[in-house]
Amino acid sequence: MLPSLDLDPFDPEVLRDPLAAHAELRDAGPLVELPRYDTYAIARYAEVRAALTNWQDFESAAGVGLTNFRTETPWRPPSLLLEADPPGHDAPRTVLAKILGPRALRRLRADWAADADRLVDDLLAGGSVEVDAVPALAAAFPLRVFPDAVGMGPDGREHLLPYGDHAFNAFGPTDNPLVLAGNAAMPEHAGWVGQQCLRENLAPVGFGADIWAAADRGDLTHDQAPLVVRSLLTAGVDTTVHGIGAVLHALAVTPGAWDRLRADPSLVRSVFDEAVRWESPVQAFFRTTVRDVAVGEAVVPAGAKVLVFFAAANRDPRRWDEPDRFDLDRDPSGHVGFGMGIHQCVGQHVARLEAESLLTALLARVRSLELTAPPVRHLNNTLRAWESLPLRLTV
Ligand code: HEM
Ligand SMILES: O=C(O)c1ccc(-n2ccnc2)cc1
Repeated sequence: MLPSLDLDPFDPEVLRDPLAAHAELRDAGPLVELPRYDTYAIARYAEVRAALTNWQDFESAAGVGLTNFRTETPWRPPSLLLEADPPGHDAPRTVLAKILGPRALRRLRADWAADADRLVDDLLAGGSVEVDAVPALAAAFPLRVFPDAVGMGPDGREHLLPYGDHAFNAFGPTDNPLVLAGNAAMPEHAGWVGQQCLRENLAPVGFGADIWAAADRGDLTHDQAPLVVRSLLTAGVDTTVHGIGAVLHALAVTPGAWDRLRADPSLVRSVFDEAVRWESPVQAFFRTTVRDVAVGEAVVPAGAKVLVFFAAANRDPRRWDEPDRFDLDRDPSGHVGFGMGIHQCVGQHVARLEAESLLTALLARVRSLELTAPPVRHLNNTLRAWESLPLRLTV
């Protein structure tokens, strides 16, 4: 008999603190029914990884949110990467993987380090300081470097965070208060984002120009190019803002972590991945079964929506020792915070370089980092995020 839980993973109070729900889902079995949404859920590491690396049976082309594109109309044209499978997925993925790959990012490393130094120097101009690290650091840095790297104009960048927040909410139930609140301004944000994807609004150098150049080479069609730029603008900001928020919070609340990192700055990249495992800024995405498929002893019928929980898998005691501990010395490789398989995050190197740039600038100047008040959650159907992170930075 398939375990069934009357659990609402999108209930705002579950979104505020999902750990108990994730443990309940893992312990109920390899596959669980969620009758509230007429879907299934997979929360254990082994089965999450198996589903993510089996795109043939668990497709993304029917959407990675609750909406089944086979029977309902998406709120916007489907993503050519996130909501596509081979063969359609292949060309856009190959193009973006090259543009956002480690080699391509080498030319940004010096600029982003200098930008991080300037941001931190300005912040610490008066010596030690108490700040809300979300606007002052976690949001400020990505919004300084990423739109420029894309080649966007200077105006309207304030649309990026709310547009992304709404897009990530739209993967969940769209009738909950979280999403309804964002609906009113959405057409304006979406209109502005759509304009930024046009070739004439992008600088001759940058990720945007690289995508259009790929179309000129025939690696993409010219119709696909603006949609691939739209992916960058949807994906590229909220994710890194909340990834950086996660690592700053983890370091602030883990005794001795900041001192350890100051003593050994080479740990900084694995520390960011450990924060992505521990917090999982992107909590879960759906898949849709193409045919009847076995998960553990059970079978998921064809055409079913399955919620694949990256966050629950990243804290599965069947895979991780002391999973709830943020551990600087852990080897976090194999975590599914960036997904796994053909859809694994193509922007992960951008995220790592942003986090590494900012943390390195902070480590050079800040002797200690501690919370000065309880942090406040930002609730979203898909993102695990901080609204506010009051920190004292002591120089
Ligand atoms: C901490 C930051 C980030 C996290 C935690 C994250 C997480 C993820 C995850 C879990 C997936 C897999 C989705 C799936 O399997 O359905 C993914 C895919 C993707 N990510 Fe990210 N992401 C981050 C930052 C970024 C950035 C900065 C960009 C762009 C610059 C980006 C672009 C993408 C794209 C385009 C995909 C779809 C790849 C495909 O389907 O082939 N992500 N990301
Ligand atoms: O193509 C899109 O609209 C789109 C693509 C990727 C993401 N994403 C999720 C996690 N990292 C990136 C979000 C939206």
